[in-house]
Order: sequence, then structure tokens, then C-alpha cells
Amino acid sequence: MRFLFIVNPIAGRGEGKKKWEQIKVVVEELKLDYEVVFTGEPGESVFLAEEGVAKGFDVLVAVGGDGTVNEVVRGIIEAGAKGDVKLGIVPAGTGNDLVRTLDIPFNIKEAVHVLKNGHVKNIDLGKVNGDYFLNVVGIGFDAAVAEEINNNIRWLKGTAAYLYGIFKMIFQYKSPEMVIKIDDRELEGRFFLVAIANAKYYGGGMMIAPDADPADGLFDICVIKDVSQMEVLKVLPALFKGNHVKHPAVKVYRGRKVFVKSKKRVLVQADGELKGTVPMSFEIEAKTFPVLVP
Ligand SMILES: Nc1ncnc2c1ncn2[C@@H]1O[C@H](COP(=O)(O)OP(=O)(O)OP(=O)(O)O)[C@@H](O)[C@H]1O
Repeated sequence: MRFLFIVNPIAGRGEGKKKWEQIKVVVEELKLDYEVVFTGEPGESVFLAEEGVAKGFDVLVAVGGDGTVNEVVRGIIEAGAKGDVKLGIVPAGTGNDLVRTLDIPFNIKEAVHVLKNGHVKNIDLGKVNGDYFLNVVGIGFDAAVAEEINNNIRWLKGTAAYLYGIFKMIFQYKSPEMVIKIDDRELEGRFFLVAIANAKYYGGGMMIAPDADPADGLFDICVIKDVSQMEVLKVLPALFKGNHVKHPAVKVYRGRKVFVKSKKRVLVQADGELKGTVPMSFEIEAKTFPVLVP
């Protein structure tokens, strides 16, 4: 197996480059057949991954956070190698939400061992607007927070940015009326947020869908009804352990296809990236993307 490591040197607040030096030691100890490339600007991992596919590497290893992982996946897909070329991940980001769901170790040595001795898991991909997502789509409150972070709080990163954004938005946000279709089921009402989850985590460690399995061919759809601001603040800490699902305003559904519409401007984010507003539909592509996991 030939490995191409795609390293984001600025991931994890500039730690990426230093992490690579540690990774390299283990990679050489294990005698992996490898090459390494470094990104020089945002988005470059997509291009480097496409090049890696063209050069015939079997595994492309994203060294970075979820941003780098998403870009490498996009590169593999755009090169037409979905299902053929495998994804490896050595976490070096601030968030690394996919890694948490897949139980890939944060310890460098252990993560590199997974590349050599782990097994292949074919995970599901979420589809939105012809694009793919790995973790979670958020509709409503969390997308409003993502917009706020994008526009006004770029100086903070990861969970800190989310928490700040949440406290800022909570007093401005009004739960909109929405219609949510999940396969043959239809829900209607005022919703605080809808999270369409392939994996369990988003926002750098918030466990929005504690029972989501990224290889079961299904989305876990977490629907939160309109709740008071005080109630949100009370439930928020429970989100880190996934205990929010016990709250009476929270319900989790499973499905393959989701459609959401509203008469209001309701924002959508996918893996932290703003996608626009509803109406929008979401579909799962079951078990198509091979990833090396423990
Ligand atoms: N050389 C570079 N200079 C500036 N930005 C880069 C460079 N290489 C990659 N990027 C961008 O950095 C962004 C963040 O990367 P990534 O998500 O891997 O790290 P992170 O933010 O530390 O981790 P996480 O997303 O898990 O919190 C990505 O959008 C990527 O396009």
C-alpha cells in the first residue's frame, strides 16, 4: 500500500507542521511506503488529493482537522476515485469531529498504527446541493451561529467560537416555522434547529447525534422544537455528552431522505460551511467511502 500524507501545516493553531515531524518518525519506524505534501493555501488539499489519485496512491492521509479531511474527501471524489482510494486520518486540528465518531486515536503513534494495522470501514456520505458532507448538516439556530462566526467572530476558533456565537445569537434568534419531511413522515411546527447527522459530533466536540453510526446507511435527524432561551442555556452542557436527547423538546428520527422548507429565511450549514437557505433536500449515499479505522 502506498500512502500519500497531505499535511495542513497551519491546522491546530499552527501545530500541523510540528505534528508531521512526530508522525514521520512513526511512519518510518513502521516502514510505510509513503510520500508527503504540504498545503500552501486554503483549499489546496482538494488539488493535492486529486494529484495523489492520479499518481496511484492507495491511501490519502489527511493530517489536519475536519477542514482538511473534507477537502481530501472532495479531491478523491472529484478525481473519480470514490470507493477505490482510501482515506486515512491523523488528527492535527482543533476540532476533528469525524475522528471522534470513528474512534481514530488522537495519539499520533496510535493513529499511525491504524494506517498500518486498522481495517477499512465504508462510511456513508451525506449529499446536499450536489455536494457531500461527512459529519452534520445544521438547519436553523446552529447555522445562524455559523453565519455569525463567519461574519463577526473570526478571531476565535473551534468550540470557543461556537460557545461565544451561541451566547450572542441566543437572544436574537426566533425559532421559525418549518416543514420537515423525513422519508414518508412529515413534521410541521416551530423548530429551534434540525440537525441531519451522518456522524455524531459537530462544532468541535458537541455530540448532537449520540447514536449516529456513519456506516448504517441512515441519517440520524435530531429535531429540537421551539424552546425558551433559558431552556437552551440549561440544556447546552448536556450536548457535550449527548444527553440533550432526553429533553422532551428533542426527538431523534432515522431516515435516508430529508427535505426542509420554510417561509422564513432559515440558514443551512454542512460540516461548518454555510450552504444557503431552505428549501433544501438531503440524501444519504450508503457505505460508499472507505476509511481506515481501528
Ligand atoms: N497553508 C495554508 N494556509 C492557510 N490555510 C490553509 C492552509 N492549508 C489549509 N488551509 C485551510 O485551513 C483550514 C482549516 O483547516 P483544518 O480544518 O484542517 O484545521 P483546524 O481548523 O485546526 O481543525 P478543525 O477544523 O478540526 O477545527 C481549511 O479550510 C484549509 O483549507
